[in-house]
Amino acid sequence: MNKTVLAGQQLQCIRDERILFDQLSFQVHAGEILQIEGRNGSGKTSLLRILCGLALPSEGEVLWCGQSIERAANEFRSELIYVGHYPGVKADLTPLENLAFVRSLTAQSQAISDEQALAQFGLYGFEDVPTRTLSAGQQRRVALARLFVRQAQVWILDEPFTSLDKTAIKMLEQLIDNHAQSGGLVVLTSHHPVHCPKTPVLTLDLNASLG
Ligand SMILES: Nc1ncnc2c1ncn2[C@@H]1O[C@H](COP(=O)(O)OP(=O)(O)OP(=O)(O)O)[C@@H](O)[C@H]1O
Repeated sequence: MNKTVLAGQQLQCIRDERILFDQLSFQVHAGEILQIEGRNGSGKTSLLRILCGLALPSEGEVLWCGQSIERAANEFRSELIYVGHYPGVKADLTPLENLAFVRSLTAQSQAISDEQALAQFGLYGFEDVPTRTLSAGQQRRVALARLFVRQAQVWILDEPFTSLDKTAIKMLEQLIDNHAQSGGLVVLTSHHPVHCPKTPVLTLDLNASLG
């Protein structure tokens, strides 16, 4: 039986006295991709932040392999990469320095070098410039290069395709697909369909959760 699972249990989120979602339960297993859908303001980012442990639900809990993510905090965080809605890169550092920072925080690095990780995302030649001088799409690529550098089973990605061109979108879809195929687990938001040829993309519609 596949026991590696991230689960939301009876989750409720209230913002400004508005219930965004209520009694929301779902599971994501190793090898699965879950796309959270919903209109602007429906609570997708709020849900991802709750799943990462960056925000608390008003009710319910998030479980990692059967344990609450507070109780299993160390195990869960060591298996988690979160790429938020904003790239989350340090603007005054270069792309190489940003990746070195990520690597310094992790015990489980990938064998790939930082230069190779950046080159994979089309940033060859941009390794040593301040990240703030890069375009929006290039800054997003620096943030996503983390996926090559850190080894983590759980990827939580908030609108990762924003600002990316067609080539980078295809590459990221491939990367997500490969991650799932090798036993990873991905939860993401996107306003567009996500095409992963080898892995079915499951969906959870937040608009439907309130009926
Ligand atoms: N910290 C906060 N304090 C007050 N309201 C908040 C907070 N965070 C989010 N909200 C509100 O909660 C609602 C949902 O926000 P959220 O960012 O989760 O939506 P979303 O589905 O990701 O939207 P989008 O598709 O536009 O990115 C919004 O109306 C937002 O204003």
